[in-house]
Parts: sequence; C-alpha cells; structure tokens
Amino acid sequence: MTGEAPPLRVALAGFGAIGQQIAEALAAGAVEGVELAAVSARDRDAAARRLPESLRDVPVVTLEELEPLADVLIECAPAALLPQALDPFLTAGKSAIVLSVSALLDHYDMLVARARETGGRIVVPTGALLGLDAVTAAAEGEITSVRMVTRKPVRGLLGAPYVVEKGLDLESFKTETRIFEGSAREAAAGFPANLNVAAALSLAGIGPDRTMVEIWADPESTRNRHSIVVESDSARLDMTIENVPTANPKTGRITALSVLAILRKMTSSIRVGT
Ligand SMILES: NC(=O)C1=CN([C@@H]2O[C@H](COP(=O)(O)OP(=O)(O)OC[C@H]3O[C@@H](n4cnc5c(N)ncnc54)[C@H](O)[C@@H]3O)[C@@H](O)[C@H]2O)C=CC1
Ligand SMILES: O=C([O-])CC(=O)C(=O)O
Repeated sequence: MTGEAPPLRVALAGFGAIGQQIAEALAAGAVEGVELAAVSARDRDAAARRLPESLRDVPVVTLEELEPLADVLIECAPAALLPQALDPFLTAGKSAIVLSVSALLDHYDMLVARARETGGRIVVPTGALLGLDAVTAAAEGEITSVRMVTRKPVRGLLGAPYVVEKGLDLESFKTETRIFEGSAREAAAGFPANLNVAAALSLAGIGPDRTMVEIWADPESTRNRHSIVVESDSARLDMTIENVPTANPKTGRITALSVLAILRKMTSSIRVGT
C-alpha cells in the first residue's frame, strides 16, 4: 500500500458473529488502508448500537443501499440473502467476498456470469478451512480425489435441514456418530449454515459433485474439526483444522481472520500464498 492510495472502503452485509469480529478488528486498525464504510443487518438500530465506539458514524443501511458506499462487499449474512447482497456490487463491476459459500453453489452460474459481464469479482476466502492455497495449486495439475471429514459439537449442527428432515435427535447421542455421507453439493443443501467449508473446498478443487464429505456429530467435542485428504499427481495433502467457535456455535473464530487476511492481500505490496 502506498501512502497516497485512497483507503479501500468495505461494506459488511451481515453483522453477526463474523461481521462484528471484522468491524472490531478494522476499528482497531488491523488492516492498513482498509476502512469500514457501511453495514447492513436485520435489526439496524441494534447493529448501530453494537458498532465499535470509533465507528459510530458508519451508516447502517439496507442491503440494497450498501453498494454506492463501498468498493468491496463482505457477505456474512444468512445464506438465503446471497443473491440480493451480491447483485448490486457485481452489477457495478466491484468485488464481493463471500462467506455463505453453500448458497453460492445454488446461484453459481448466474452470479459468475454477472461478474464476467461487468468485470466484477467473487472472492471465496479459505474461511474456517485450511489449505485452499495447496488445493488450488494441485487443481492446476490433476486431482483424482478430495475427501473431507467434519466433526462438530452437537450445538454446531442443530436445526440443519438434513437433521430436521431425518428426525435426528442429536442431543440424545452418547458417542460420536456419522450422520451424513455424500457429495459437497448434497452437504451444502442439507447443512447450508454449517458446512460452507465443504463448498469452498469443492470450488478450489474438483467441484461440488466429486468432492466427498462425511459429517459426524460429537457430543464430547467443543471444536469444529475438519480433516481433508487430497490425492493428486503433484502431491498428497492430508490436513486438519480444529476451530474454536464464536458466539455462533456453527462458526469458527478463524473465519473473520481469513477475511482480514484477504483484505490485506488486496491492499498490500507483498502477497504471500497462492
Ligand atoms: N465460509 C466459511 O468458512 C464460513 C461461512 N459462514 C457463513 O457466513 C455467514 C455469516 O455467519 P455468522 O456471522 O456466523 O452468522 P450470524 O447468524 O451470526 O449473523 C448473520 C447476520 O446477518 C444479518 N441479517 C439477517 N437478515 C438480514 C437482512 N435482511 N439484511 C442484512 N443483514 C441481515 C443478521 O442481522 C446477523 O447480523 C453464514 O451464512 C454462515 O453460514 C460461517 C462460518 C464459516
Ligand atoms: O463451514 C462452516 O459453515 C463453518 C464451520 O464449519 C466452521 O466454522 O468450522
């Protein structure tokens, strides 16, 4: 970042666990050259009260009102709002950082076509996962298989459409139990607010239909644990991350940090990692 470049103005679509963590970090000057320009939330008065002291003047507006106020959108709202949040930024040829990656699979063709038309960009950070740098590099060669095993505390899975539909009584489980096995596309449909990481992994590698996922409910665990094995012609990847949850038990603390790291890459003179 040169001293003369104007700050990159970012807007938060969503002000829950991820949005608030990002706002607090930006208020503390975590990323040089990046400023919070606008916020959107369901309850805008409550969001305005929760803004950090030094950001009290930041406007809290509707999703549709964010675009003129910012250069980059950070989407961290409920999955169902993804097209509504992204559309104005992509139409204006701007960038959108997406956390609700499960929903991105549902609207992929339409949103990517919009970005292609206007020169806008959809950016999917590594989020609560690890190793997407190595997976995207391996995908430049030939990947033969990608498998992910997720273990979550019961609290991190309650209410997922798949759990409700199958009538699974997760709170009665005494030992860790596999509750799902299928493709990343099926995992995104059954667990849209719990398994964005599988959708991100699939986009980095061999796509949502060939990426295989297991989900385990673990009554003993307090962390979200994701293990990935990738077989490719350049390397075998075998990686695990254990995420400390935020106030939202579905969401790991590292997710917001991943967004800060992307913002630093967008503005820094040196960029490390693929
Ligand atoms: N890519 C990844 O690695 C990860 C993605 N996620 C996803 O990121 C998203 C955000 O996660 P959290 O912050 O934990 O969720 P959260 O539930 O804590 O916050 C969601 C926020 O969206 C806001 N919202 C609701 N309706 C709105 C509307 N009409 N307009 C504007 N804002 C509205 C709510 O006020 C709330 O502030 C979710 O879709 C979640 O599944 C979560 C963890 C990891
Ligand atoms: O992928 C998600 O939605 C969240 C997740 O598993 C985590 O934070 O560990």
